[in-house]
Amino acid sequence: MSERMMKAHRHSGCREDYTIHCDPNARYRTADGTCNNLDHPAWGAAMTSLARLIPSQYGDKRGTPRTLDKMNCSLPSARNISNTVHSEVSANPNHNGRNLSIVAMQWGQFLSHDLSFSSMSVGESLTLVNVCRKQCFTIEIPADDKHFDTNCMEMVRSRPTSDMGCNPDVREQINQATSFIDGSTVYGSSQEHQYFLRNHSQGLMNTGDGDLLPPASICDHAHSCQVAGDSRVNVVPCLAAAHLLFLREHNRIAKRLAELNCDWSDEELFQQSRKIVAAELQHITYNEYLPNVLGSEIMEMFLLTDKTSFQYQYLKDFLPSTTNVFATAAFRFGHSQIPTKQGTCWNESNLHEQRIETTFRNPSLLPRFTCGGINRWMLNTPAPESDRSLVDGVRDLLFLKNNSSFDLAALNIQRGRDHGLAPYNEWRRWAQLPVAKYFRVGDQGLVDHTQEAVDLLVKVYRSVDDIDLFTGALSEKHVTGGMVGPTFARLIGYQFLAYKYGDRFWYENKDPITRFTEDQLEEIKKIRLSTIMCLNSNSDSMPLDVFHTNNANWKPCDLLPQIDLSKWKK
Ligand code: HEM
Ligand SMILES: [Ca+2]
Repeated sequence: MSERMMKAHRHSGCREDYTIHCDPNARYRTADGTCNNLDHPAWGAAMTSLARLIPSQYGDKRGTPRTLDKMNCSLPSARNISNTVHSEVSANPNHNGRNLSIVAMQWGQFLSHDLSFSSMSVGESLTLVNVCRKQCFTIEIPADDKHFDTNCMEMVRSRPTSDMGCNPDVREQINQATSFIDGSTVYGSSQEHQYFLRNHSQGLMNTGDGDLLPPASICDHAHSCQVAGDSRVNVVPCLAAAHLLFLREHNRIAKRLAELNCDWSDEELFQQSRKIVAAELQHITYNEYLPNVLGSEIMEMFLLTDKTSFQYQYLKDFLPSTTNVFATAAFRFGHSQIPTKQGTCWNESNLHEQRIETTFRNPSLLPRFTCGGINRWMLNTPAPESDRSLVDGVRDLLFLKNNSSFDLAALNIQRGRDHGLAPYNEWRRWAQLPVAKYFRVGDQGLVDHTQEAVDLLVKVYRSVDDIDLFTGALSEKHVTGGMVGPTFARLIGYQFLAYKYGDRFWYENKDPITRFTEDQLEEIKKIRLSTIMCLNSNSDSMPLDVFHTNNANWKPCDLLPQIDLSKWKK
């Protein structure tokens, strides 16, 4: 990684201004990610700002949204762009050329919630719309819109760090989650929340009746009905199933460790189980998920995991924080893989599917959508192609309630402008890829686009320099073997490099205080997502590779690769 990139990356908000005391001999991560970096205790911690790779471009120099194009005219409306570029074009949205399953999409969302939480969820923000109108950044709806008959869609601006008493010269957004891949979706991103989620006996996490996620105290169609480490758990049933899977995995591990080590305290059992779960999340992400997203070229450059020994070297100068561009544009590529439906499948002859718009934050589905049923449905169902189009269920009908709804593509574009994200060409420059001068596919044009995509972009943008990053990069042709084009591939590749080399508690680290033993690490490197699904969702068998459909190779759970926890016997 070049010096240029490492330097540009330094910006971690003002949390370092507070005095954070670290114990250099602590064996486990803190709940909020502080003290991961002992020289900079706030790096990567929750409630610090998203990092910038290149300077922001707001309307003014300080932080008003980007609203004007290069000619000083209004930028096209985000909904207009969404209608023109991101509408559901494919005759069969449930199709991708590589047999990727819904599990691949779902891992992306679950993982993204471990890494960032900056924007306000629409449900939360609606109540705020009336309270603080000046914080709204409304999306204009074109008069000829095929779906909406109102003229605007409300969006509340993301919280700036000045809310926390920080006074940066330029507006920055807060990340409420820990940046590290540490299972903050399961354990929360603060000490208080973690305390609340723990059972405080035998290292266990709280569960609800029937070994489900614990219920929330208020529960109706507008409120969260289940509690987890991340409050977005109830968005769709498939996401809740992922949360439940890792909650059960934690308790499964804690129970086994308690059998092996009679004298371990609740704290020791909890922390060791949490450490193993975080290691599983990291291992699955870098070995099963990312190769499918980035293709072999970028993986081989930086990110491949060494199969056996301790090759890993922690880089203490590498800021691990989630970058603004990653959270606001690049890792939102997965929105184009969201399916039209959610489903559950009790057995081969008993399948239930319903349209996704009927499932957002819908507690009445809980009894029907069991964890095992959802997992079987996800791994048997192909995900839509990761391309420029989003299905109507989220592009017209996101968070449908009382005839009101949102457009996820438009929110992504508007969010980019809210965060002062520089436009597409600036990111091409950062990525050291050719910058476009003209709307054409050839020389000095949009060289990573098809003619069809260029034709759509030119319909909405006056200049190639105005193209919003989400729209420009999502409509690129994919890198070989990947789910994204070269611009997103480099941004995502760089971010996962930071999560790996900037994490002192990375699962392959060699520090005698925080590492696993070599025997233990060898066990962790056997893990596959299929094993975790099989062991925790009342299934008898699973295919080894759950990220693809049409998988003939189903195996009984005990023949899938297992972690031998006896290596943790003291
Ligand atoms: C059922 C599927 C999904 C739904 C309904 C959904 C919905 C949303 C919504 C409403 C937002 C906030 C939008 C805003 O106001 O700015 C959001 C943010 C985001 N989504 Fe998704 N999403 C889904 C799946 C995914 C997937 C598959 C990925 C990645 C592979 C992903 C990555 C992200 C990221 C990175 C953010 C920004 C998070 C933050 O920093 O606040 N999402 N999503
Ligand atoms: Ca995290």
